[in-house]
Amino acid sequence: MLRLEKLTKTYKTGDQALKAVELEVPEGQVLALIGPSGAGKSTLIRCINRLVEPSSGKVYLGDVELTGLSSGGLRKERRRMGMIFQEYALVERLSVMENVLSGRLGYVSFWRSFLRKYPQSDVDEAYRLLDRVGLLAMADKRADELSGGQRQRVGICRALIQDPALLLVDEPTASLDPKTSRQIMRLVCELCKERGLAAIINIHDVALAQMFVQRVIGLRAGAVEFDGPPDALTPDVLTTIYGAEDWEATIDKVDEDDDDTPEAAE
Ligand SMILES: Nc1ncnc2c1ncn2[C@@H]1O[C@H](COP(=O)(O)OP(=O)(O)OP(=O)(O)O)[C@@H](O)[C@H]1O
Repeated sequence: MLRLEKLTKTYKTGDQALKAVELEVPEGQVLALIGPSGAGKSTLIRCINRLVEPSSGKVYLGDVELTGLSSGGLRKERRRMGMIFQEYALVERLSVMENVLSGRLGYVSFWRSFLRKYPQSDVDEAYRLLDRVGLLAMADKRADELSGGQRQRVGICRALIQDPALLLVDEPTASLDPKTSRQIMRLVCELCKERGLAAIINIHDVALAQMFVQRVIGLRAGAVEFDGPPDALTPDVLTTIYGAEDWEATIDKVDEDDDDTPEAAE
């Protein structure tokens, strides 16, 4: 459902962040994007929905070539791609409900969005989503009254109310403590499964990625260095992606935590 062909990004500074990346993501697949700082993970996620303009190559979402779209066409296609950010990107002074509903802005008319009048069906869906993520009682609170984990749940609802086919998730747990990080990763993965949604999750924590996803892509210096299941991430592979390090500790951590695997959670 998503296909990248020779996707390349060279910033004006001369930094070549992506080097002819080829990637195909089938419907409903959740994958983690790992790699050292500067490998190009954020750039890759942002080139897919063209928040960053690729230098060359093609991005297809289903049959639509996103890289060939005008701004009007792109606006329409962006509805099919929900984005979740590290820093949540909520409007602090607005309520939880209003933040969730802002995910519908791509669908409602200019005047409706200007007056912030959303159809009742959108409001109903927002309540359903807030209930699903355990925030129903918080609907009227201001966003700046929430904890980091609660904010990220609002960010997740805002992405889902778009009714996307693909979630682009950029370091969703980087600002959270380890337990909340695990809860958020579990929630994102469960929601993708419930809704048949594909997702690309840029994540620094290799152990966390291994716990929850079916496929891992390892980026290094703008190129795909690894593409496989989480259990194929051996110390040798991690050294190829990240450079030399004591990886046994990371892998042992996953083994200890194995009652947190999606299978065990079901
Ligand atoms: N706006 C920009 N202008 C110029 N160079 C940039 C810009 N954004 C990123 N880069 C460069 O592109 C390369 C890839 O950066 P990117 O942020 O995509 O990596 P990353 O893997 O997401 O890193 P991190 O894990 O630290 O967030 C780096 O060399 C970075 O310096």
